[in-house]
Amino acid sequence: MTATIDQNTQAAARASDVWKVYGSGEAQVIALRGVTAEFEQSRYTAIMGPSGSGKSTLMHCLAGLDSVTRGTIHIGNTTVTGLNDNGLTKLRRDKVGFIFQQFNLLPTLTAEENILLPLSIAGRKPDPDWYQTVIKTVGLADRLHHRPNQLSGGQQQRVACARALVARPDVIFADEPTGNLDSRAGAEVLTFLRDSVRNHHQTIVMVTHDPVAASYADRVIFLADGAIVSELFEPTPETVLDTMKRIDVLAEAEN
Ligand SMILES: Nc1ncnc2c1ncn2[C@@H]1O[C@H](COP(=O)(O)OP(=O)(O)OP(=O)(O)O)[C@@H](O)[C@H]1O
Repeated sequence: MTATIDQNTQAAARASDVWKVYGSGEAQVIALRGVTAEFEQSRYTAIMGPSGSGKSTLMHCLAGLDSVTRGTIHIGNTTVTGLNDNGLTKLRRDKVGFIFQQFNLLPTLTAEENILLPLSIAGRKPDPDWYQTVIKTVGLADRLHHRPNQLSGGQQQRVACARALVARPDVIFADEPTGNLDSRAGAEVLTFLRDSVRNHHQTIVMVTHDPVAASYADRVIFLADGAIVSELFEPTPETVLDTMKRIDVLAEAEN
């Protein structure tokens, strides 16, 4: 199936008939089999599916971190497929933000320096009002001069969220952002991400294994064996879990 959006709404990111094949011959793995999916602006979309179903591959292809074998990727009006290295670097710098499971903060920099690093690399200064809003919302005002090893996991992930948000990218891609956090710290990060969508029109695409994390999203897309097999709007942990339990049946129905 395809997971497209209303024709009158603007897609922040779009995969059109995307195939991704790793290796060749007997070692060949088809990670994505003709995925067509659109991600609406100012919406929070989660991607779920069993291990090995292609979630990270889809996200990496959308974000220009990996190339597609066939098909097209768009971020806003930019056609990502076909960009050269220079174009991809600019896309990642100016249009997308990333949040990873492992936080990926630089240990020698303070929280504030980490937050501002992508902007300083791009030679840009943050909008002062927006910077204050981000710092306040993530609750880091009294931790800005701490280094990552002086912060809890939840605080480190909030620094990573602030780093992604401060540049106001077209899309933030989050790969298991709560995978290394306890449920309380995870809930804080998820609430913060959801608020950034609701209150500040950020667009977020998040890969997760966790039905509770997925329930913070506006919409969930389910992958099985490299294909989209289901989609939920306004998910709850129960409806997400129920769909995950039926995923093999849904995948068979697709074939
Ligand atoms: N670099 C690679 N080389 C070869 N095969 C790969 C590579 N990356 C991923 N794959 C394969 O592609 C398929 C999809 O992998 P992917 O990591 O996208 O799945 P996933 O749904 O994100 O899994 P998980 O939930 O375990 O992280 C898997 O069969 C995986 O083994």
